[in-house]
Amino acid sequence: MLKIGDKTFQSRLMLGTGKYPSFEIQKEAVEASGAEILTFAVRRMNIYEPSQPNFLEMLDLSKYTLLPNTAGAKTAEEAVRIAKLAKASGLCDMIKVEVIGDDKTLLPDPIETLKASEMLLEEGFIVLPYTSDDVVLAKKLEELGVHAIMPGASPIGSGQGIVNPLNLSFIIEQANIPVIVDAGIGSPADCALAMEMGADGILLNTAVSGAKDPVKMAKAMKLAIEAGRLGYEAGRIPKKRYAQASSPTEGMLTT
Ligand SMILES: CC(=O)[C@@H](O)[C@H](O)COP(=O)(O)O
Repeated sequence: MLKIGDKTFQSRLMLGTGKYPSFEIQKEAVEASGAEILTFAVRRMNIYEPSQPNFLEMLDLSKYTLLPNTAGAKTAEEAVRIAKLAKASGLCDMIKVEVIGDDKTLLPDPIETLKASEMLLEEGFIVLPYTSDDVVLAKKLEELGVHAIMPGASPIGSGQGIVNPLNLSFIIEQANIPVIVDAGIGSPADCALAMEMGADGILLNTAVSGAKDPVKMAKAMKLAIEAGRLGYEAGRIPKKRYAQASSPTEGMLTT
């Protein structure tokens, strides 16, 4: 079970809802993924344009926990304003803090992320910050009281997978709150690796929405996360330098 704040979830996959070929395919992919937490950019909620189609209307919202994100924010103040807008809609009290510090890489601004997280905690939000894979920053966020940390595997939408497993392992080792690997996941193998390393969950979007068959890929991601988690719990064998026979050698006839 994944526990975030006072909520528990069976699924360890959080799915993004952007860039699907259609609302219908998105709905099918969400169902195939088994995800219970769906994330979306608050700016896509069509708050200002209620006449436009809203992707949330396609889903049975009683089945999902919504995790709005502050995509588009470049300062802590902007992130807080976006988060309050989401809360005012009555849809959620969880927020993914996303404060981008660089337009080319879309990497998060650590200082503004820390500031925004502090302000949102004071406002009573369940706070999940998207961070760089920096263990010191992760520790400072945990000390603030955030409810999970979401280090990036690699830049958003890049599909490069986990580019720095060492950094990620430092965060996983030291965290006492859930670590959700967020952004840059390209394939089911990336999910399995992160989960085998001990991550508590995965947040992904592009690898599913941009796949040739998003519904099939959503299912593949679900299975990979489950397999990776089972492998982590089962305990991997240590790697050895040389061969070791798989069948017992005691009692073998010698010439
Ligand atoms: C949907 C969302 O929150 C993204 O900003 C997230 O970081 C996912 O990244 P990928 O699209 O690389 O999976």
